[in-house]
Amino acid sequence: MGPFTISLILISITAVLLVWRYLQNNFTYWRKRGVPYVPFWESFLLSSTAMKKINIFEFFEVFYKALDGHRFGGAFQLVYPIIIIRDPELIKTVFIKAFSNFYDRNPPQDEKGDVFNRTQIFQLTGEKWRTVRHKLSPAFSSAKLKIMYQTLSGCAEDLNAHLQTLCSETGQTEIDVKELMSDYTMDVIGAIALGIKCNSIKGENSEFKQIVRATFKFDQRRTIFATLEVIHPKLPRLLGLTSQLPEEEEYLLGITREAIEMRTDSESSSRRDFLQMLMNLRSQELQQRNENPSGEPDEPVFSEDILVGAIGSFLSAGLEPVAATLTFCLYELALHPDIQEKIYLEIKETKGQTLNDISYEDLKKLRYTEQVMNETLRKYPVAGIMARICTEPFKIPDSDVVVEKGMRVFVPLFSIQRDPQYFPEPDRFDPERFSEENIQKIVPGTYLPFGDGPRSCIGKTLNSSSPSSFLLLLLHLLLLLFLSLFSLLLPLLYW
Ligand code: HEM
Repeated sequence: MGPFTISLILISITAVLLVWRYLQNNFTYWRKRGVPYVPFWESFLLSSTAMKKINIFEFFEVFYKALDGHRFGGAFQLVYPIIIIRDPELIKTVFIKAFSNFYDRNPPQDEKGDVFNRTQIFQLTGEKWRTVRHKLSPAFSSAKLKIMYQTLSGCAEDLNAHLQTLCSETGQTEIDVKELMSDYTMDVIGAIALGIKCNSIKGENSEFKQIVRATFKFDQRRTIFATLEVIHPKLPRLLGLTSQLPEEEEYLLGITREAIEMRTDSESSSRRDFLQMLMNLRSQELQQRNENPSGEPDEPVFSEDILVGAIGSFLSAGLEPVAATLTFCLYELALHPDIQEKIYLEIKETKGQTLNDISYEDLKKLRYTEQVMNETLRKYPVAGIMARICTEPFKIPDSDVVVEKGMRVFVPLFSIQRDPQYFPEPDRFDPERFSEENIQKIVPGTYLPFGDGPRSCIGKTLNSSSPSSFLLLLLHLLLLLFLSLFSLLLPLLYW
């Protein structure tokens, strides 16, 4: 055996020992700190079967149940220790009081990664996130969204016409509600975000629809991408994997840039979509800079990246959550005709006999319909797992445990919102949980469909007594849908 072979063997043995030591350190991480935990092998076996047999919410449900009786506990994601927070008060602490220790959701993104992935607010970290969120928040206020909702009536008319055709011409009584809600949401989000008429309800399979659906679908390639990202944010790119196919990214960037260019003329300032809101904010900012050059703000003016990221956020965060929530809501209503009737009567009472032209202000009067939407978001939270990264070491109150910088923190919201301790008979769909007298009984930190604290959903209203602007969006969409359905079906039942 030559010296080269001997060196190679020694290097290999050293590498194996170092890896083994690293893994040993990780596997014994929680035991050494005296924290209750789900052992590595259980977490590992679970995650390998999880990919096929159970969804991610159910996967975390196993952790949640295994840590029953504890405020928090450890588990593993791949080979990395993670912490699961179960206690509502501790959740509020992490999201709000100790926000400066937990302000990121992911490690910093790969600066050379795909534009749509790295510019979305959801993914941004540190100062960059703070600047972008601060800039974009005004565009998501209830007042601004109210202006955008005026573009919705066109989508509702298409929906109405589509349902009329289905029922009267073909006599069809079965509708694929999930597909219908996806098309409806695509039309709505396309109109609100970019002022694009997608005509999905009318059956057009536009390029926009195909590409947007493909881009934001969580398929096998994206699962691999996300898994590699957990190991290191740069790893997918080093292995030649992108979260979007280059042609998808090119198309989306192209239409966003084109739309931005088209909006630079003064005529377009009367448009009522989200992109126009952003363009108006950008003009205001530029004007302020011109008028007061010495007091120039430190933060950059809305760059193209910020605009692209904002549109990307609207498409990715807007489509699936809204379509899924509406679908689950209709599913529960199909099972509960009594609840349907109550909604119908409430709408009728609000508007008298006509059932037409319900205004944005009327939405806030629909207390029972809002309860139904809240109960849908309890039983079917779209973000059933919420994540944070520890950005500064944090000592968990009333314990000796210190969460170290870089540790991933998970809140299994799906399990908490279905825990009988907080919501008795959790599988029962019961909008009365959110009635005026019962809502006070909900333990703070156990019902968070829009997240909590400065990093919560950008459409969540911080004032807890008024509904989130996206809850109002959901109500609006549901209402328009009901008006279509009622105008077709309910006269037969109730008039
Ligand atoms: C059914 C409707 C929706 C629900 C239930 C929902 C829920 C959520 C949740 C739970 C989060 C994470 C919060 C946290 O980590 O504390 C989130 C974040 C976010 N959502 Fe929504 N969302 C909805 C609709 C939308 C829509 C239509 C948009 C359109 C832009 C949107 C934009 C965002 C953004 C940008 C973030 C990231 C905020 C940040 O990191 O600063 N969401 N949403």
